[in-house]
Amino acid sequence: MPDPLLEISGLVTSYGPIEVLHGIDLFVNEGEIVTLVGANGAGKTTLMRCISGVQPTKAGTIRYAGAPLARVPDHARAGLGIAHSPEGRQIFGDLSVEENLALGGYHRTDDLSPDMEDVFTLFPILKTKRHLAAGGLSGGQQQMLAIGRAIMGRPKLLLLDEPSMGLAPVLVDQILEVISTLRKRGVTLLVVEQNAYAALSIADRGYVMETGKIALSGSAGNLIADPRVREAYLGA
Ligand SMILES: Nc1ncnc2c1ncn2[C@@H]1O[C@H](COP(=O)(O)OP(=O)(O)OP(=O)(O)O)[C@@H](O)[C@H]1O
Repeated sequence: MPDPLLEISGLVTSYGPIEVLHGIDLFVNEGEIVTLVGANGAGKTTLMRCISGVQPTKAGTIRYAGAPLARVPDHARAGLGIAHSPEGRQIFGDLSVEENLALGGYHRTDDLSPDMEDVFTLFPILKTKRHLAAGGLSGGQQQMLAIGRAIMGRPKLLLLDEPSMGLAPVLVDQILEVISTLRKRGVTLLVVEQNAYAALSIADRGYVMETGKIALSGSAGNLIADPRVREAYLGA
């Protein structure tokens, strides 16, 4: 069995004096889609932020491609192939769609235009708005732009935080399809989703977080069938 692409053990982090992750163990194998579900405030976003390096950790280790990330600053993690599409989109409203996409490839020195065309193939609506200010896009289009920007870095590991938040069902389906397409291309994905059923349906495995800890983990099929998950997160 090869080493996981991402391996987290005993991870602890705090906001000021308040500890919010209390020893997280999690792994993601190369080529997998792994979904992280949990109630608001469980710590999912904080965990993603620790992996991308914007949130410092207090204890534990994060290993990526077999090496510890502790001494790798956040901007250098992109260069290693880790891309993060954060919760709340965080696009630059005054910049054009194209300029936002170009920022996703800032650490690359090669030609970005084939990747930009690729994003436009995945999300055709963005092509029609490529020269417009991103602040004028609808919520769903901004979400596509945030994912597109992350793809521009040619990630090996893509961290998607709430990619379907606030989207109409038809757009949710489109986002899920793009996630599956990316996996077929060899991208490994860790996805945080409130829409737990949809996210588990396309995932290989999942983790359930509760108040800063992993409460359950397993194959996506087993989690979907688990009465505790069904009751708490799948509305059953
Ligand atoms: N910048 C911050 N400063 C202080 N506390 C924070 C900060 N961000 C998050 N928290 C707290 O850390 C805990 C975990 O929050 P986090 O956003 O990681 O959870 P989450 O599972 O992603 O929830 P949500 O789906 O609501 O984003 C919560 O108690 C939250 O109030």
